[in-house]
Amino acid sequence: MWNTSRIPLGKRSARSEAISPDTEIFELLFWGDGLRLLIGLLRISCFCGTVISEACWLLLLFAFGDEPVDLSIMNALTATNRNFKLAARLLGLDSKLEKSLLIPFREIKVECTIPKDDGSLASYVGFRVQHDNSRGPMKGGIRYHPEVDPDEVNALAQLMTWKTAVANIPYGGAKGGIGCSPGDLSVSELERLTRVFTQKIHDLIGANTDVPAPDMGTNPQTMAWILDEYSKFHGYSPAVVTGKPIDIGGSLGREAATGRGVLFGTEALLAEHGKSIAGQRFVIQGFGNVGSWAAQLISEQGGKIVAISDITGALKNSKGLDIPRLIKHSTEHRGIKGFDGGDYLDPEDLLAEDCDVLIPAALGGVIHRENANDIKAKFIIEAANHPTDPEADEILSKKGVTILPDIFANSGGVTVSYFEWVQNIQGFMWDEEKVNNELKTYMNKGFKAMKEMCKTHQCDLRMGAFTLGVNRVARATVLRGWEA
Ligand SMILES: NC(=O)C1=CN([C@@H]2O[C@H](COP(=O)(O)OP(=O)(O)OC[C@H]3O[C@@H](n4cnc5c(N)ncnc54)[C@H](OP(=O)(O)O)[C@@H]3O)[C@@H](O)[C@H]2O)C=CC1
Ligand SMILES: O=C(O)CCC(=O)C(=O)O
Repeated sequence: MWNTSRIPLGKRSARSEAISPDTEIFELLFWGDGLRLLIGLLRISCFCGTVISEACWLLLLFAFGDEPVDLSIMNALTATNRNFKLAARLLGLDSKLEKSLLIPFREIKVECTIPKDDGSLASYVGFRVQHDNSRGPMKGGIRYHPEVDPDEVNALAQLMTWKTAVANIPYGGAKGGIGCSPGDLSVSELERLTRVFTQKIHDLIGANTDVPAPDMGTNPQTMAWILDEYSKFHGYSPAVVTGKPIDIGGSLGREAATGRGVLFGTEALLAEHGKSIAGQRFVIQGFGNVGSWAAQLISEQGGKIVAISDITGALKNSKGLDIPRLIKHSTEHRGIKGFDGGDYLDPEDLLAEDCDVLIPAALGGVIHRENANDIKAKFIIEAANHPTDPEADEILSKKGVTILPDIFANSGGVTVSYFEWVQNIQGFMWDEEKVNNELKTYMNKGFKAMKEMCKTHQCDLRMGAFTLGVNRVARATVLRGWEA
């Protein structure tokens, strides 16, 4: 068993101080990947022959460990693993513990076959990846989207583990998804699909095991169906899901929570730079739950939303878009297209639009090496999960752009999910003011703790958040008794 004194309690461990970075690289490459090192060196001598490329190859091997190096734009899992490994090395984590923290607890894949409204049968693949439960029940959303794939769900589950630890709430991490286009399914088809998915995973979720919530393409109604289906097997259990409708145990403030957390996180970051929301120009990608609430709350504080996009298109207005009117239009027309209060903008150009603060609030992987140089914002607030890949991180850092990382920036949603779960267990409903005040306290504490890690490890905010989350999970793992 590992001695807990070997796990750094918010500081660089004695082990990492005793071993120079060079020794760690040598140890990793020679003992962990000796063959790979040999092949790598041979390839370099044959094809490159320069000292610089040799160093680059070694660095890539170091960064990706035992994964094949893929020089195309990184997928979500490769990128997330890379960030985790960098954090593990900053913390000086034991290499076996590091490996064990990366491996998911359980990966579930199910076929969900449903009758469509026209009488035909359709089959969809559903996933639930349960990454880690050392700090408590696993927690994370369920996504309905055509691009849902096992690697992405895996990455998102892992991010949930670090996110709940950064937020310091007593959960582990999980994520689920079904590969489907929710917009192309009728309400009754969506209900059937959700119920079949729940039937297939009901034994593996639960208030003390794994607690799903909404993500892209799902909403409180989806959670209500899961609750109902789950309760047929296990008795009435409101705490099995969060993000429910208020009438059946949802929390006041949960719907706005991710957007409100984005507001609080942005306020904290801007304050550090002597700025406030008022007067800053914002560009937001995505106008669903997170994007629309972030836009509304930011504009209420005097922030100017100068451009916005959703799947139907993009709009700009240098004087600031009228957000309440845009929300009304989007609800009535199922998208922002056709809104008369802004000018047409090519969605491809949105991220490069001139602004102070850019908020990606839709899909992952949207900021990469091909477009990072075009970004004009000074601050990026990652409301979406993993919107920025590691190559873009590096480019943006050189440009002086400050990124508030996803595992802190969008943690308001899961934090209020925690408050919902607590209310369900207590059987007592909080008022909205209490929810919002508690959320602000958690976000401010998370920001302070992340900054402390930046100071300790001389790193950027992403590594500050990763070292904070990974360190807390590693401590819990070791405290519970981890056998090598
Ligand atoms: N909901 C939550 O509590 C949390 C969500 N997140 C993350 O925030 C992000 C958004 O989630 P959420 O708001 O819940 O999802 P929603 O499904 O409510 O909204 C997603 C929005 O993004 C739009 N969109 C989809 N593809 C594109 C595109 N290529 N360009 C521009 N817009 C696009 C969608 O348009 P359309 O609807 O027309 O397809 C929709 O407006 C995700 O990354 C999610 O993981 C993170 C933490 C918590
Ligand atoms: O509210 C939750 O439990 C999870 C939200 C989520 O999926 C996320 O933070 O990415």
